[in-house]
Parts: sequence; structure tokens; C-alpha cells
Amino acid sequence: MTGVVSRASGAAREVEVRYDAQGAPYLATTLRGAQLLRHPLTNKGAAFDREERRALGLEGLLPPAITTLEQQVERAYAGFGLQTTALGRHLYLRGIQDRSDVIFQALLAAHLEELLPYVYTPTVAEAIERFDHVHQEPKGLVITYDDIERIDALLAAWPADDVRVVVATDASAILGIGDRGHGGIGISIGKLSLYGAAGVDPARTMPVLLDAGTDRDSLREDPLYQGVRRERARGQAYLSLVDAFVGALARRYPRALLQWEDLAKDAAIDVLHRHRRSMPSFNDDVQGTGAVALAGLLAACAGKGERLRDQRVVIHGAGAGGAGVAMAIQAGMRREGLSDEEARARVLVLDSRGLLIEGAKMEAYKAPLAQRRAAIESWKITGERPDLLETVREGRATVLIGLSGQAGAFDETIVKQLGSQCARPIVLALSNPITSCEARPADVLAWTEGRAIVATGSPFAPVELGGKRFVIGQGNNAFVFPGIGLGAMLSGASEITDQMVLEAAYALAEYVQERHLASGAMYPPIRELREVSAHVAARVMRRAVDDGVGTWPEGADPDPVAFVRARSWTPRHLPVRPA
Ligand SMILES: O=C([O-])CC(=O)C(=O)O
Ligand SMILES: [Mg+2]
Repeated sequence: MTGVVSRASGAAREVEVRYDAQGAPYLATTLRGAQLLRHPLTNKGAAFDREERRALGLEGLLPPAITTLEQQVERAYAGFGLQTTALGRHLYLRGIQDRSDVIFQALLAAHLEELLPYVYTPTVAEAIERFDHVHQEPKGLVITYDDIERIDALLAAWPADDVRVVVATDASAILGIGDRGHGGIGISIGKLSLYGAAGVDPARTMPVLLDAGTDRDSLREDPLYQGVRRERARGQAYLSLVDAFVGALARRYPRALLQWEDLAKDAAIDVLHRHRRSMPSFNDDVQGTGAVALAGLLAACAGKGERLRDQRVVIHGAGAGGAGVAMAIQAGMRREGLSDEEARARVLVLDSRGLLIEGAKMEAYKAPLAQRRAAIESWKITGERPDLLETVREGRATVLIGLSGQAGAFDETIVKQLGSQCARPIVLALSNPITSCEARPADVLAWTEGRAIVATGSPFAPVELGGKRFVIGQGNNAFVFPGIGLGAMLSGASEITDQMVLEAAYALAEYVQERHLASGAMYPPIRELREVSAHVAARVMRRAVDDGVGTWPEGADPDPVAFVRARSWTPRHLPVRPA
């Protein structure tokens, strides 16, 4: 079996994974000398051994001592320690990634909890905001509206023949920081770094930016801006770019999984439905965030000995994330026996104008989440539509979830109101990065005398209160998207069904309950990302088979989690030989 990793466009293959007589993988390459050191897939740096150096024309180009990967990680970590700002750390780590995927991922694996906040949220947001002022190395594939007729050719130039995971964004709603134009490619790169950490070979991933313009004037007027200086394409023009991209992608990589990331609300939902069957795809902000929030609620309910179906949930924010979370929680409540109507009445969603109520003016995708007029008839409210405080109070909420991108939206009055309505209120402040987060965990705990069960989307330090230490769970879709991807890959899924995503939520919730329930946590520590992803993947695989969209892989019985672990990529240097 040979897998083609890389080639010059249309020409001889530059790098290929091959297997020796014992079945051990190695890289066969036509590259020689310094070229090998400039390729992030073949560059082992000082870890090339004597024989490789001789055979590949590397003698004299490397330090004389042969280095182990562990030593390379040690050096890279020492350099990381010299960086004094968060953005400096991000750029330092991205520099290592540009030089060697293996060293980058080995470093990440050795210090995941410490490094992830610099690779991913919150620092990735700052790196995206300042992208065209600080990033020098191009990475990923950028497709603009002018390329619409030529996307097949652009994809043909991508130097890998077996891409299995693609993360694509149009950068219209990056995290909680809005339209970020060209810099948005940083979120595709960041998400794929997490796929690597969870066990997907970086050589089989491709970050994509669909550059449909930007509505941010300050970007279009910035002399350093590297993206398309036009207002965003909308409507049919936008959709034709998306359609052309998905069509070309499915032709070039029919086995790939496509993860949509950070598309603005209605586009997120439209694009998801439009292309669900064009190729296996899901929207991370709608479905991934939905699954992660549902998982956290299930774990928190188990922890306090209650059922999900008995909670009354208020969701602040009706963008892609808010809508996805509302749909996931309703699905979870239906699984516990509620009817559609009962589940709908227990999940109250607000957009920037207040509670969604049927008949009010709103985008089409919000309508199924709106409350019946009769249900709120007796509420005491001042305006046309109840605001957040009124909804929490009149709806007798027990759970408050933030996906609004509005820093500080969960203030003392609101949290105290929630805290007065139940013994153990649940607060999920999920907007990213930290500067967009709805509340600080220390405040929520103080305002509820330590009774609240709190999680956030970005990492927060533990809180000390009344002699107790509260660990703050990170309710981030990172706990589900890599597992969905791995499960889809290993089962050869032709589609990502809703049930597969829901299964990911239950896998995560059960993982927490089996290992961390005593700690009262809603989520596992982020250092367990790889193990969590294996559990999620195993369940996703099973569901793909049950839904008739995937095949149960040979060898997955009797222990599918062990099978996923064994089939996951781990960072190590492969032998490199001349092709
Ligand atoms: O990237 C993250 O940290 C989670 C996410 O998808 C978002 O906030 O849009
Ligand atoms: Mg996102």
C-alpha cells in the first residue's frame, strides 16, 4: 500500500508514504539536500541519521550530532519559554509548524494544556485580528470569487493526494469577533492543529479560506491587507462560490470530510443543508458547539442528580452557535421523552432584540426556535419582547448559556436572579475568545455563593472561593469535532448524520461521568483531548453504520476505542529514503 503525501503539481511525486517488507512505514522522496529541510513533511532537522544524510545529500547541512525527537521538543519548548507575549508565542509555535509538522505536534502533545491557549482560543483570535500585519508564511488554500471557474486547477496544485479532513471558513463570523477577512484562514489552521493533536495525520489535512471579500472597512483600507478588497459577495454570488468549491473538492478528494467553520448565522445553516449530501460535512459552530453544550448539560445534570428534561434553558445569542445549541438540547430532551412542543417550550432563545417569539420579525432559521405566544402570555415584561433578565425570571431558568459574543452580558443582576431560582444553576459562557466571554467564572461563582456549575468556551484558571477550589471546564467544540472527523474517516462515512453528531455528545457526557463526575466537572481536562476523541470516534463510527452511511471497520471489535487509538496518527519521525 502506498499513500501519496505530496507531489509537484502534475509531476513526479515528491514524497510518498511506503511500507517496507515488515510493514513499517517510511517516506520515499525525490527531494534532495536543502529542499528536504524546507518541506514541513520531510524536515526532520538534526534527527536525520548518518545514512539518511549521506543518501539524501544532507551532509554538512545539519549539526553533526544526531538528535532525537524528544531533544527537539526540549529545544523547541525552551525557545517557547523565551517568548514574552501571547501573540509572540503563537507565532513562534506556528513557525515550528511551518518547519515540521512532527516536531510541532510532538511539542503540542508534550505540553497540550499549556500550549493550546496559544495555538487555539484565546490567542488565535488576536493572531487573526493582526494576521496581515504579522504572518509571513502562507499556509492553506485561499479561493476567491475570481477563481470560481478555476477551482479544480487550484485544488490540483495542492501538494497532497490523500486529503481526508478539510476545514473551510469564509471568515464572516470568526469566533465571537465577527468578519475578519483574509486573517480568518487562521481559524482553519488552528482547528486542524487540534485534529493533529487528536490523531489525524497533518499531511492529510487542508485549511481553506473562501475569500468572498470583507465588510470591515478598516481591513479594506489597510495597506497591509492581503485579502480581496471588496465588499462581501452575498446571496446567489456567495452561494455560487460555495457550490463551485464543494463540487471541485468532492471531485479531487471524494473521501474527505469537510468541516465548515465560522460562517455567519443564516449562511452557516443554508450551506450546511445545501451540501450535507454533496460530501460528508458538518458545521462546527452549529453542530459541534451544539453537541458540546448538550454533553456539558448532561454531565452537570447527572452530577446534581437531575434530568435534562426538567431544566429550563435560556440561550443568549441566536447565531450559528445559539441555534445549534438550542437544537441539540431539544434533541436531548426528546430523547428523554419530551414531545417536540414540550422541548421547544423549555429552550428559550434570545437574539439581539430579545426572546424569539412566533410572529416577530426574524430570519427564517430562527422561526422553529421561537416560543408560542400563549406560553408567555402571563409574563410580566416591559417591552414588546422579553429581554434577558425578564426571560431568566419569567421563564424560571435553571440554565443560562451564552453564545452572543457580548462580553459581560451575564451581569450580577441576571446571575443572581438565576441563582435565586434553583439550588445549582448551570452557567455556560461559551463565546470566544476570553474578551467576548459573557461572564467571568470567578464572578458567577461569587454571585451564587459557589453554587453555580460553570464552564466557558475559552480556558480560564481555577477559582478559589470560600476555601474551595473550582476547576472551570472548557466547553469547547474541540472535544467533539476531531472525534467526529476520526469516526467518519475510519468508517468511511459518506455523510455526517444528525444522529452521529448527537452520539458524539453522549459519548463525551459519558466519558465525563465515568471519569470526572466526582469533581463536579462538566468537561474533561483538555489534556485528555486525544483520549476523549477516541471515545467520541468509536461512537460516531457505530452510529454511521447504524444509519447506513458507513462501514464497521475490520478489527474494530471487540474494543473500538482501542482500535481508534491504534489507528490514530502520532507524531514521530519516519525513516526517509531516496525514491
Ligand atoms: O474556535 C473555538 O474556540 C470554538 C468555536 O468554534 C467558536 O467560538 O467559533
Ligand atoms: Mg467556530
